[in-house]
Amino acid sequence: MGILEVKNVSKNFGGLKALSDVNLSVRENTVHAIIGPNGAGKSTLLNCLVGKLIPDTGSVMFDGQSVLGRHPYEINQMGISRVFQTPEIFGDLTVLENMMIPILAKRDGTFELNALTSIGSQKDVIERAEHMLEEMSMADKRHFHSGSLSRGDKRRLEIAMCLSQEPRLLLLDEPTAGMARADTNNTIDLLKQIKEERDITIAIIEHDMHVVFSLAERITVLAQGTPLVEDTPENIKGHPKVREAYLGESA
Ligand SMILES: Nc1ncnc2c1ncn2[C@@H]1O[C@H](COP(=O)(O)OP(=O)(O)OP(=O)(O)O)[C@@H](O)[C@H]1O
Repeated sequence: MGILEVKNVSKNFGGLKALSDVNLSVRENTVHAIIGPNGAGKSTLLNCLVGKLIPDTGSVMFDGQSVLGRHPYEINQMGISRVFQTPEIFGDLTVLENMMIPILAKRDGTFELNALTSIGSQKDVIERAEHMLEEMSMADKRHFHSGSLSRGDKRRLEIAMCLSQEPRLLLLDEPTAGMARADTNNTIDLLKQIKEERDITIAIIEHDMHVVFSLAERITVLAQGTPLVEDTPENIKGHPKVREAYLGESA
């Protein structure tokens, strides 16, 4: 049984079947990629996992508990953290201040921006934030304005912010979208390092096959809202149905 079990999930938008009877099992401590052509339903599925959408039918279990009907922050507290397609950081704040946000939110159960201005004396929060930046090789950039970081470093900071919440499942929605090759390769190395150093499960949506085949241990291919196949990267690469539906080749 996987740490994440999706069973018979369907989601319609009006007359459009975005997800149709989706089953997905993500094993603990693996990297599981979800791939598929544009409009296949990947983001819709992710949104159903984090409480942004509620499926019309089916179940979503995380570590034996249903996530359905819970608010996104409750699902986050259960141990699921999501990195969005566009980095969700405050560009006007420094790297260190951004890093303190999730640490304060976890400590206080909520976060308000003015918590940052009254934090001067709270050494423990600053220390934890600095420690996390060191682990993520960003300590030398802690006083930089986050808006001035490269796309790769913004992504690195956002992942660091997610990891400070100590999630058991990290969901990544196209983490290398719009990146130059060097930043993409840095992100791949970062995710490999995270996987090696932590007890963490990673589910990743990604269009870039170089990223997928560098990281994934299992791959689910979605097409038109339905899983076509779930298998190892080696088997996926040669699968005739996948080549036809996803890579645009005839079988
Ligand atoms: N909120 C919504 N309202 C109506 N239709 C939607 C909504 N969200 C998604 N859809 C539709 O559902 C289908 C699946 O979309 P989804 O974004 O999940 O696909 P995707 O696989 O993530 O695509 P992409 O790779 O382009 O991001 C598409 O036809 C899309 O237009």
